Amino acid sequence: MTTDSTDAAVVEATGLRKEFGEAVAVDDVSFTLAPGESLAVVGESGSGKTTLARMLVGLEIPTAGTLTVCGRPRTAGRVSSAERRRRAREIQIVFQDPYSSLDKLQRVGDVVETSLDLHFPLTPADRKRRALELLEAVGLSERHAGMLPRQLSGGQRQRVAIARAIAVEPRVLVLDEAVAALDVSIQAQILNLLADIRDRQEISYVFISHDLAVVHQISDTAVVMRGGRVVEQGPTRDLLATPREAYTRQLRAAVPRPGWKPQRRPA
Ligand SMILES: Nc1ncnc2c1ncn2[C@@H]1O[C@H](COP(=O)(O)OP(=O)(O)OP(=O)(O)O)[C@@H](O)[C@H]1O
Repeated sequence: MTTDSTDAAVVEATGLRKEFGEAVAVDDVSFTLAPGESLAVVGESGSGKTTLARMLVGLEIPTAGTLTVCGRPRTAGRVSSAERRRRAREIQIVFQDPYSSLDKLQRVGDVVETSLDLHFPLTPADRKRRALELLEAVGLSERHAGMLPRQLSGGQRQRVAIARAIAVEPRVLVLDEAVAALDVSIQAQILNLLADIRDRQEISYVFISHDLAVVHQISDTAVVMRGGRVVEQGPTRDLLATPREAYTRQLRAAVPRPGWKPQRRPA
């Protein structure tokens, strides 16, 4: 999907900072995310990626800076349940380990139906039908709908987590190392699935990863973080082809695949 820089940004982060006691996890991070854009956040372990992701979805409160999502400032403090639901429809997150975020006793179909139930006034029959459609969209079937998370593979569980998130029809999906735990062929399937979803509907991704090969495949633009700060940002293709910062060059050199060459899916 192409992005139009004249569209209003779906996320605008300005000077975001997060301190944990004396430690500064994220320091003065600014970026914008356009409708339909896929932005990667890359950096080594401890560079502040997850803390940034958690601030974007409201799981951490910034120590300083401002965050605007879908044109509305995200303010700290108590919010009504209606406002929480509205925020959830703006931005959703998928974590690295879907097993820990799925209810172990809830069948896959019910996981997706619960998400739908929170956000849309559907009859039980329509909700069930929509849940099956969503499972199908992520490559799962009616058979999987009756299963428990432990009966699925890691890649299938990650598909359930993605189906649950897209059920809400969010404007933005944050994926925090969402394919990191999967083997390479399953990674490729999930990345293709995410690309297909983005081809079908307008959704923006914030794709957190330490893996530049993955980042190259999924993102239009990238932010490189080190020690909580942004050290480089721009179009992913340029950034990986001709990194300006020594740190980005180091990251690129650290990609653990001999002979790795960036390969994009055809547009
Ligand atoms: N709840 C917390 N309390 C104290 N320090 C924290 C907390 N969360 C993160 N940090 C610190 O903030 C820094 C950034 O951590 P963060 O998890 O955001 O990095 P990351 O880039 O996502 O790393 P990884 O790729 O290993 O997950 C680290 O030094 C970490 O120890």
